[in-house]
Amino acid sequence: MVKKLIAGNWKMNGSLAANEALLAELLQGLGQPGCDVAVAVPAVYVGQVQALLQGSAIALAAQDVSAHDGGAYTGEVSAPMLRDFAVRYALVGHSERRQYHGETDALVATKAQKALAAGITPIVCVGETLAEREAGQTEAVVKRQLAAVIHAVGACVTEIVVAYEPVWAIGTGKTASPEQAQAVHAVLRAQLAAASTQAAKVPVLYGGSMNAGNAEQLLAQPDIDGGLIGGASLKAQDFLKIIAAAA
Ligand SMILES: O=C(CO)COP(=O)(O)O
Repeated sequence: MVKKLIAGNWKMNGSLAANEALLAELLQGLGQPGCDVAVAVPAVYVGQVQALLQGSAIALAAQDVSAHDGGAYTGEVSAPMLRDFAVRYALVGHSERRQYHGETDALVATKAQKALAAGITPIVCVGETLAEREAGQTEAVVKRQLAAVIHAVGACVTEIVVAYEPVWAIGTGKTASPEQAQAVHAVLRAQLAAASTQAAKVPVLYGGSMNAGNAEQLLAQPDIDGGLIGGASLKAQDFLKIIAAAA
């Protein structure tokens, strides 16, 4: 069985003061978690949060990573730069990046490669829009998104994390039902298994309005190995309850 991973995605939220208060409350309530825990913070706060998490059970994650190693790419942050701050995971291909920044499957695959090359675990986000779901394209969309990454990383597929985040469930309060989520997770698991005999150890997380009230049921599904949590990760007590549900 895969050790569960609960990752918070703060998105573009926080401040020096708010981050410090949130992490203090989290660390106070955390104890020895029965699962892996991470927080994905805005790039500008990576240094601050690294210092605050030193020696703790919470790993540091970035929300994105450049597809380039360095050079004339204004505004970008490279994987080696993130690694300098002990960043352990990086989200790649979050739907908000695909949607608002035009990120393609090919770009996301390159980002996953760059993360891996720097010793950072990419959390590869896939998910269909409402229109795609209603058109019966869910399976085709998530498989296409994951296939690009599998093809690019080759044998390193065992080193990635996958997050299924139906776009219609993100920030909407509309969670996929445990059965809906499990059905897609099973598809992703089969795709990973076809790529590697070791694929059973690749955690497949669910994200999209996961909260303290619905986490336990979602996490009880056989192919849901954790969560990627937006809104509820900004409230320490809610995030702690989700972590407890995964343990
Ligand atoms: O996008 C998400 C995590 O990456 C999910 O966000 P919410 O939990 O706010 O729906």
